[in-house]
Amino acid sequence: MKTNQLLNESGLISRLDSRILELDIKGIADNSSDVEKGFVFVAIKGFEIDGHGFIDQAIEKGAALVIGEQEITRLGVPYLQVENSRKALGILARNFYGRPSDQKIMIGITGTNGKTTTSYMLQHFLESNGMSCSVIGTNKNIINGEKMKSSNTTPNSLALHKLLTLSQDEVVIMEVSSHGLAQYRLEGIEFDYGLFLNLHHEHLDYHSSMEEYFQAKLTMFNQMKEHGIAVVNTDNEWGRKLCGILQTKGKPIYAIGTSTECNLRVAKFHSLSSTMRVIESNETYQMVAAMTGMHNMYNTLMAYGTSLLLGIPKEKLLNSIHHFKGVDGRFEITKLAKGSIVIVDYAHTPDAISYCLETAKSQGAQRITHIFGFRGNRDASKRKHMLSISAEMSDRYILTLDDLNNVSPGDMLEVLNQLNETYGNSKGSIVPDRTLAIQQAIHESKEGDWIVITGKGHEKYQQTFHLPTDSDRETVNYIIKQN
Ligand SMILES: CC(=O)N[C@H]1[C@@H](OP(=O)(O)OP(=O)(O)OC[C@H]2O[C@@H](n3ccc(=O)[nH]c3=O)[C@H](O)[C@@H]2O)O[C@H](CO)[C@@H](O)[C@@H]1O[C@H](C)C(=O)N[C@@H](C)C(=O)N[C@H](CCC(=O)O)C(=O)O
Ligand SMILES: Nc1ncnc2c1ncn2[C@@H]1O[C@H](COP(=O)(O)OP(=O)(O)OP(=O)(O)O)[C@@H](O)[C@H]1O
Repeated sequence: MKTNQLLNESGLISRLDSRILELDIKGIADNSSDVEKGFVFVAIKGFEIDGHGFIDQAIEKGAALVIGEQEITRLGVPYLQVENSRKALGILARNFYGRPSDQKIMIGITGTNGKTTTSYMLQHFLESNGMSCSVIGTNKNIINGEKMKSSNTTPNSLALHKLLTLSQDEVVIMEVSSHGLAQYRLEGIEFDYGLFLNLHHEHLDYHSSMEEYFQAKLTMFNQMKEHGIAVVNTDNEWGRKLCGILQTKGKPIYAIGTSTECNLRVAKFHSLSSTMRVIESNETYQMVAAMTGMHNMYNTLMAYGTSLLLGIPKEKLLNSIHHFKGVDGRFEITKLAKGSIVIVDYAHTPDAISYCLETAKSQGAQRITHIFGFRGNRDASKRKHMLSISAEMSDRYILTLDDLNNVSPGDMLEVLNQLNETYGNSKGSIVPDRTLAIQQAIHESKEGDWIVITGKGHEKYQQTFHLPTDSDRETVNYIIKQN
């Protein structure tokens, strides 16, 4: 592709020497090791490394053009200085791959909690009704039915455009993280439907305040196609704030929640059976949530409402809900022979823990043991809230280790002790080895007890523990087999 096509609508062409506009560009790379002859190399100043330090290597490997933010003169190849390399990467990828998001029904799902769950519910509803879906998110990417490992919830713009080009599916459902939005990983993409689930205390190590976190989420709604619709859960203050902003801009909104103004309204939710009475298009009917708990009621409604907007008849959708098999590591239930129940869940925010423990109670838990820890090098400000909620809502909690992310076990133990002293209560104990904490809770459990293990969900352990297992689910199964 010629450079002038590659830089089309980027606002950069006027700054280019006319000889550069005729370069024949063979590909794009943001990592010097991926550069091949005739590629453009985009140098990004990263959080860990500065990509500008790899420009020479990229040229040696055959880069025909280099783009970066620094002022650089006299390179062996043409150089284009831009204000924001991450943004430029997205625009280049969009042009190089021929605007693939224009050819798909693009659905972006954002919010603190529930993105993965809602995306799998939506995939199930659409695929059961004849629409093929690519899914891009935390657990994995699924393109043309093939499962691929994902390294970020939201891939960077280059990887994303490659996935979209590979996809022959009609619909692309993608989880949109605030990191992804803040880092322009969505640049060049436009959405047909933008789903806003909720916003709660999380990632305040990255965003300086909830307002800034919200502003990052808001950018997804500036990237809607002309007739794109925002599907918004208005049962939280940030959802209502988003609606207010979109309304003043005259953007279409499909509101979901308990308020009488909602397009899809929940009139009543029955927690034990996870059933609800909904009002939609002047009709009132019963439906069941695709998974247990009030949080999953919201996720179900978001996926259901979006499917209705896509033209799938209500009767067919209500039938599909019954066949949803759940999501790996999200409120996974194991019933033990002695009558106790173990839940493995991915909750790692105060709000998610609260929903999870509330769901266990609503399902008849007589005594709840909550096992959890805190991730190293992640938002530390949420930890005290997580502990306070557990101390209040569980009958007993066991603090244990979660991913350390380069924090030493000793330092994390000190954190657990300090937090427990300040925010815990007499119901708590600390068992550093995660597998032994689970074993202890299972051994001590009696009929009617629920053991709720949160934080890791589907993920494998980062470190080695006493039992020879590498995930919470495996640990539970191992202990069951040993008994
Ligand atoms: C802190 C952070 O968000 N980092 C993200 C960021 O990395 P970066 O661009 O700063 O990378 P870097 O390693 O400093 O490298 C800078 C540049 O040098 C280049 N380089 C590097 C080495 C080399 O030999 N040659 C070379 O050219 C790299 O290709 C890169 O372009 O951009 C990368 C590409 O998009 C991301 O993969 C990476 O995510 C890291 C792995 C990460 O863990 N991010 C987390 C915080 C995150 O984004 N999480 C959210 C989900 C959050 C949630 O809701 O739970 C997500 O969307 O995944
Ligand atoms: N709508 C919701 N509201 C609040 N909590 C929820 C909601 N849906 C799920 N959760 C809780 O959040 C946990 C993570 O759910 P899920 O993986 O679907 O969210 P996510 O937004 O993809 O998370 P992450 O960004 O951390 O990957 C669940 O295990 C559950 O405890």
